[in-house]
Amino acid sequence: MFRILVSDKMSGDGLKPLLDAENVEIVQQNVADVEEQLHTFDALLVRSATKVTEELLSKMSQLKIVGRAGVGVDNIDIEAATKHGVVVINAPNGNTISTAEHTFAMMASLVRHIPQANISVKSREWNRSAFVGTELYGKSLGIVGFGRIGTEIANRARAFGMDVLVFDPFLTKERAIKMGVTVCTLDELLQTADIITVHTPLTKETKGILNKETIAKTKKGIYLLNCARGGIIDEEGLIYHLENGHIAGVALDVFEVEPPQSSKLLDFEQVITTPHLGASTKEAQLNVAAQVSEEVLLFLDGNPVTSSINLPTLSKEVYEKIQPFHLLAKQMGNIVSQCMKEPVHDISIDFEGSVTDLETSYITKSLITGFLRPRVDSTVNEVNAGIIAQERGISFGEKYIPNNSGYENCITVKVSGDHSAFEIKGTYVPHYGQRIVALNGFDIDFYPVGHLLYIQHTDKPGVIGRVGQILGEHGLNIATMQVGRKNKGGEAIMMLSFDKQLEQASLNELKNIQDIVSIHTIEL
Ligand SMILES: NC(=O)C1=CN([C@@H]2O[C@H](COP(=O)(O)OP(=O)(O)OC[C@H]3O[C@@H](n4cnc5c(N)ncnc54)[C@H](O)[C@@H]3O)[C@@H](O)[C@H]2O)C=CC1
Ligand SMILES: O=C(O)C(=O)COP(=O)(O)O
Repeated sequence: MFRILVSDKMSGDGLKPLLDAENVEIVQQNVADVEEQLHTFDALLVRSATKVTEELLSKMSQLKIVGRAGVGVDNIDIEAATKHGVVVINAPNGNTISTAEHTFAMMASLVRHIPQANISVKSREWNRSAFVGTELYGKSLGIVGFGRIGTEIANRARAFGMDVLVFDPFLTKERAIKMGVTVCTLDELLQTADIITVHTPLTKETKGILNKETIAKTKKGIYLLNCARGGIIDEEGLIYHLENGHIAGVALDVFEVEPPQSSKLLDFEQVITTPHLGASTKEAQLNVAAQVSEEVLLFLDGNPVTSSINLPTLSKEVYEKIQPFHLLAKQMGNIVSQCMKEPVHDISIDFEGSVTDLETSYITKSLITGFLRPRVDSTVNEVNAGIIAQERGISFGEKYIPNNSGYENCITVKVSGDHSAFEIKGTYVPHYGQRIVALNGFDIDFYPVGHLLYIQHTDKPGVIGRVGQILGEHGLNIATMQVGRKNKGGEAIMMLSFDKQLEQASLNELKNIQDIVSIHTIEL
């Protein structure tokens, strides 16, 4: 008998597969109310309210799977779950339409002051001139994050006669053309849009993506919406620009702290709110609860799951052999992703030598995972990387080539975008570790971990010395350094590693050195 704790409110109809199952006992109670029994549950089903922390996971010693009946998993400590061997699954598309519709309802309410007008009429007022609105027709809508929900919003915006601008570092030109939207940089979007709505996950990169400085770049009278996650629009920045009259209106479904009882934002007339209702429709709740219920049942019965966020589905034995290449490939993907500054539409992976005896499709997935992580979020893993790449219009393929690199095993990766390409070679040497042995045709040898700095420069006396001098002046200790060149006096590269992350000031100075062509920081 499996015990399942459902700790947030979920659709009874959606939970039917679990309620009907003979080998399952369901407890529908808040985590805090079953403190004494936590160690007895095999599965935990949550929405956004329950925080699945390291502490909770430590108490749930029997736990095998966490099912998130929704999309965002920022309330779940994925790293801790993985460490505890707990699979995390979500329901990625069950609430897409509901959230897109809610965002659109908020947008229309915002520009026509519907919530404020409603309060006024119910106070027995009839003040028509106080609520003169703005048409959506002909306005520019800036969408930050063009995934499932962003895409549905663009479809609806076009039907309203709006121009759609999109910023998503991950979006290829082909997909943008297909979807009829204009791709732009964040700055272009900020300067051009009349209304901006965010639809990214909450990650290191997206936290505060709209803040005091970036909001200052928007048009005076801008309308802003956040129906994704509290914190993507920095609340202090919002308050600052509401107070100085730059922002015309804000619609918020989500907050940095929920419920936002003490938030000053609630005091502004031009801020309209809902209590995290994006996914709160009968349809979405039925979809997401049914999706996770079915997956959890399958998993507990020993079947593989399809929407796992953290764990690969390999036997322990096979996994141990693949592990060194899995790490190498992931880091190679990560390096290339950080060095390529434009959308990528093709990734080709060549395997040679002994690595071809292994399950290379899994290594390829690790590489794609490493590539996607800096561009999407931590929910990408070996299980879902292929599908996500496909969804984003990135094709990838692997092939085996004759072993003539000189290494016992070698992986070569080439990624291509519209204007540039990047190539990297790596190998694994038992007892020595993972090594990157070539970058864009330059021979080199470095261990792909930590804080790295990749410099392309001209092979001239003094360049290396000047780099060392500037870093020294900034108190930065070079941990390791490798150089490579093709011809004397021609193009050359350096790869340096540090004990801590480099600050912008030191990078700016390095960029000014004559004969330095480009600089990339790489965080692994
Ligand atoms: N208010 C609510 O009740 C709901 C909120 N959500 C939130 O909406 C978010 C988006 O959901 P989906 O569209 O289903 O996810 P998705 O994964 O399909 O799309 C997210 C998009 O954000 C993009 N992105 C990632 N980092 C970015 C960056 N730094 N700058 C710009 N774009 C970036 C990705 O490339 C991707 O296209 C979820 O992560 C969740 O937090 C989702 C459902 C309901
Ligand atoms: O699916 C998501 O990411 C949501 O934010 C929905 O949250 P909820 O399940 O309604 O608490």
